[in-house]
Amino acid sequence: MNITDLTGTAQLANGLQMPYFGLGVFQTKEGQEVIDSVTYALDAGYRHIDTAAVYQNEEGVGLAIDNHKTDRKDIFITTKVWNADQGYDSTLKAFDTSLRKLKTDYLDLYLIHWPVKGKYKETWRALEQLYADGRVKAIGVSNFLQHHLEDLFHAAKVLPMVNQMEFHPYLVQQALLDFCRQHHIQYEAWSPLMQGKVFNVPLLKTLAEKYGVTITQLVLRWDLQKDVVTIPKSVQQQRIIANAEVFNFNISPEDMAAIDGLDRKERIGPDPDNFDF
Ligand SMILES: NC(=O)C1=CN([C@@H]2O[C@H](COP(=O)(O)OP(=O)(O)OC[C@H]3O[C@@H](n4cnc5c(N)ncnc54)[C@H](OP(=O)(O)O)[C@@H]3O)[C@@H](O)[C@H]2O)C=CC1
Ligand SMILES: O=C1CO[C@H](CO)[C@@H](O)[C@@H]1O
Repeated sequence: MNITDLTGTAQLANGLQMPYFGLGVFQTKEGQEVIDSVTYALDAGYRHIDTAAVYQNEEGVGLAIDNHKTDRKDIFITTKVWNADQGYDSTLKAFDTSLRKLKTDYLDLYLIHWPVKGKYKETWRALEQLYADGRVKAIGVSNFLQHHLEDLFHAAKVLPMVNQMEFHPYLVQQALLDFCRQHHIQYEAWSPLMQGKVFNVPLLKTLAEKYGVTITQLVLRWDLQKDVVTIPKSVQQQRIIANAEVFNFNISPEDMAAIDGLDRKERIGPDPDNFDF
C-alpha cells in the first residue's frame, strides 16, 4: 500500500475512489455531539464519514458537512438501509429519507446493513435501481458472509462493491477477506478498535511501544496495510486527530503476521448467521 495521507483511496470495482480512512459515528449522539465530531474530523482532513439510518444521527452528519468549507463532492458519505426497511419499495423510501436527512442529493455508498433472510435480494434490486438512476455512486453490503455473497451473486446484475464487516485483531476472517478481494469487493472494518478493547491486548502494547505509536494507531495502520478501509469512531477531537496519524510508520511483515496471529474468531457484535433484529 502506498497511501500517504487521509486522502488516500481504494479503487472500487466501478472505478470510484473510496478514502481508506473515515470516521464512524455509531453511538455518537444526534445534535451537537455528532456535528462536533464530524466537524473535528473534516478539520483534521478526514474525507469519509460512515453513518446508518439506525444510528439516528444522519441530520447532524448532514449539517456538519453542509456547514463545512470542504466541497460536498470531496466528501465520501456512506449510510445503510436498516433491517426493518428491507424490501424493494421500503428501501427506496428509506433511501429518500436518509438523503433528505443528510441534506444531499446523492450518496457515495449505500449498504445493506445486515443480510435479512428472505429480504436481502429484493433490497439489493432496489440498490441496483438507485445505482442505475445515478442517485448513489457505489452500492455494497455489510455483515455478509461468503454464503450470503454467493447467494446474492445469483440474483445480482451489479455485484456489491464493498463489504463492511466486523474486523480487528481478534476477528480477522482471512478467508472471507481473500474471497472479497478475489471478487473485487472492497473489505471495510467496523469496530476496528474493538470498541476500546484493543487496549487490553498485551502484544499490541508491546508493538505500539516498539514503533513509538499508540495502540490505536498501530491497529489502524494494520488495517491499511491489509488493504482494509477503516472507520474508527471517536467523539473527542484529540483522539480523532491522533487516530489518523498513521502515515509516518510501516509495520514490518513479521509484525503484521504477529497481529494476524492474535485472531480468536471473537466477535464484539452479532453473528451474521444468527442475529435477531
Ligand atoms: N456495519 C455494521 O454493522 C457496524 C458498523 N459500525 C461502524 O464502524 C464504526 C466504528 O466502530 P465502533 O463500533 O464505533 O467502534 P470502534 O472500534 O471504532 O471504537 C470506538 C470506541 O473507541 C474509543 N476510542 C476511539 N479512539 C480512541 C483513542 N484514541 N483512545 C481511546 N479510546 C478511543 C471511542 O471512545 P470516544 O468516542 O469516547 O473517543 C469508542 O468508545 C462505527 O462508528 C460505525 O460507523 C460499527 C458497528 C457495526
Ligand atoms: O452498525 C451497527 C451498530 O450497532 C447496531 C446495534 O447494535 C448494530 O446492529 C449495527 O450493526
